[in-house]
Amino acid sequence: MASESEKSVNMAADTIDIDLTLRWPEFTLQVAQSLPGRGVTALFGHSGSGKTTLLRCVAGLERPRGKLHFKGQAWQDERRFLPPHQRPLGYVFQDANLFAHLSVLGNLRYGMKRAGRGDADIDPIIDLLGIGHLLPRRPALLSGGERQRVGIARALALQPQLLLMDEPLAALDLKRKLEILPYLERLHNELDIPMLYVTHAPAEVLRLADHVVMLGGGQVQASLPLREAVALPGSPLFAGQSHVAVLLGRAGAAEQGLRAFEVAGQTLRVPEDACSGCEPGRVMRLQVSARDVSVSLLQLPEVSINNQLQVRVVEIADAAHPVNVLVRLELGDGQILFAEITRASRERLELRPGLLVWALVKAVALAGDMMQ
Ligand SMILES: Nc1ncnc2c1ncn2[C@@H]1O[C@H](COP(=O)(O)OP(=O)(O)OP(=O)(O)O)[C@@H](O)[C@H]1O
Repeated sequence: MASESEKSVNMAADTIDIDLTLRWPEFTLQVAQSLPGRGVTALFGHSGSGKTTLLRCVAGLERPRGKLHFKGQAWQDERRFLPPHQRPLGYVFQDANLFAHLSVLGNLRYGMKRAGRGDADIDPIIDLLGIGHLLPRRPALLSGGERQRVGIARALALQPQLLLMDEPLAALDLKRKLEILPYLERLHNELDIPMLYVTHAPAEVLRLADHVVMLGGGQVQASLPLREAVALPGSPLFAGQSHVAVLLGRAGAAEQGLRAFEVAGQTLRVPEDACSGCEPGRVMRLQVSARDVSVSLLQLPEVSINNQLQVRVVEIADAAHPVNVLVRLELGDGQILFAEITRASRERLELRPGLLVWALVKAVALAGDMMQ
């Protein structure tokens, strides 16, 4: 039988255990948190909340007091402090900072040689990020999104055990952001490298994160799985905007251009053309905006909306727009959906907590796989 000390090492083996304090004259970062050692953990918060500082502490670029264990390996404790180059991590910044005088391939090889990995096979990484056709080019001839994909490939070429990403999309315009997000989803879906992903963009959290750490004033305000983070009443993810629910759905068959997803024993149908990679059996995250959900007391047999889910009203709260209310709806397995409807409709339907109703879902957006 395992001893108590062996058990505690095993329990820590798949987590990133942080207990760090960094004091500056005008700011203190104090984080004591155990984070998942798998999937994408978003560090989310306002400007100045300490997101970058926490990432720099994990990288060893700052010298906080305390302990940091990555999957059971001590990167920092009372006795040791591993310098950044001895921590098996890749760091992606807002701007890729590529060497202007080297080609894309030269940039990839340079970092690998310095890390003693000059002979590693990087073809899979080049494929994953779709940069094969860019290898001979100089960085000046790349778009912002392409540069960032090369920056990510350069970090991955070091075969890191942890990937740190500091607002990798922040410097890009919307078009470039949309272009690069699918690549980030591929990293999430196809690589087994945990990521700490700094952002203040809720849309990135919804698409990429499995776990969310909300930072404020240098402290952790909440650390919870994505689905709980979006279901949090008054979630800071949606300050001043319409709520979005993230449902887990298991892909089923496609029929008449619609792919069926099983969600809590019911069916949601999504246009097949939005479903790249939706093989049957795969669990995907489905985003449903509160503005795309209406509420009916009865199931409607003759209506053009494809998706009707039976749900229970949990709570009715103020919505971002004063004319509306936000209705929290629960599916049979505890998953949460939101509907934003007018106060007038709420009164007409006499909605109240506990009532069984039908959620009419007008649109569903699909994002990547979900870690479970
Ligand atoms: N080297 C430093 N010395 C002193 N204070 C610093 C230093 N670096 C950052 N700070 C301060 O620490 C606080 C947190 O900064 P940090 O960059 O971690 O925030 P952030 O959440 O990443 O913000 P943003 O989203 O704007 O990048 C800020 O008040 C900042 O001014």
